[in-house]
Amino acid sequence: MPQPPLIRARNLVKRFGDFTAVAGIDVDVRPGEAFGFLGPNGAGKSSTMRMIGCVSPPSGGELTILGMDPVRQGTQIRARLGVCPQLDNLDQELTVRENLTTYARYFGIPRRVARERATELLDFVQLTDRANSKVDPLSGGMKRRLTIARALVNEPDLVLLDEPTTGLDPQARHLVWERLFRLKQQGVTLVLTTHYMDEAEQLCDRLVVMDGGRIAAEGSPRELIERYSTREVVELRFAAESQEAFADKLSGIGDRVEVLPDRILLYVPDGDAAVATVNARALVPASVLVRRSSLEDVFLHLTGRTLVD
Ligand SMILES: Nc1ncnc2c1ncn2[C@@H]1O[C@H](COP(=O)(O)OP(=O)(O)OP(=O)(O)O)[C@@H](O)[C@H]1O
Repeated sequence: MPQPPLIRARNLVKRFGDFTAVAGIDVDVRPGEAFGFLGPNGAGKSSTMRMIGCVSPPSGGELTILGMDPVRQGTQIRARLGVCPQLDNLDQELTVRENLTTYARYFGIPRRVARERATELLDFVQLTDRANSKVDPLSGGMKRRLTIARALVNEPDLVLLDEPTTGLDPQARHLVWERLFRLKQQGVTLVLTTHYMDEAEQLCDRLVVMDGGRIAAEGSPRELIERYSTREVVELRFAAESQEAFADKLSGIGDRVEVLPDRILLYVPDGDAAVATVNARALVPASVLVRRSSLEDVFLHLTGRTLVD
């Protein structure tokens, strides 16, 4: 029999006064999966995460976390959650190690166990050599890794990560991401928001794209790409002030032509065949790139925006 979902939301709503941030979403997160919330700024991802984290009560609909009601059983749920918030809220007064052992005490974890766990977790996030350092001088990547370690102190059943890699340089981002992969391999259930499509495509088993408080699409990265994009995309850049002028000349090639400020995208089943057609029309782009469709293409199609917008 399939296991019950760790998170079950039906018609979940979050309002702030007259404004509806989350407008009735259905979500099921299954044990052991990495589940992603994607969407442009203001889509309602953080509002959803905060309801799941039991720090913001739903305004309507149903929400069950680990089989419990977040309003009545918030304390019990929180004891089994690990939370990595969007902004690091580490204790600056304490050392790296103390941030873990002190946090462990909130969960009633005995001192000896907390010490052992801190040692293991510092090793896991590669901060052992900074164990006795204060938090302030750490780099952004180190602080984020420490926040992740802290979220794991209580051996949570479910780990919530709100934009775990935002604001980090590429190397730091890679290291954080690699640790999340390991957690997933260890069977930890991860729920995360991200603005990085490539990361979501690699890590998430399933995801939802939110826009304007609603779910615009849902599925595995592969399913979403198959459903909302074509097999390949041709990126053409023309050496001209405006790409717009070339769009008409490309019409009819593939399923869809999309004009961006700096390039034109052709959504096609076969990139090489499309390039041959472009050449046959005597159009001479300054650059041509044929690639597989990505989640970013799906996102563009569904929300009409790139994530950096
Ligand atoms: N406490 C609040 N009071 C009023 N409006 C809020 C509050 N929190 C969020 N909002 C509004 O709700 C909408 C959704 O915000 P939310 O933070 O959930 O979006 P998001 O998808 O997480 O975006 P981002 O990627 O910017 O974090 C936004 O328009 C935001 O201004």
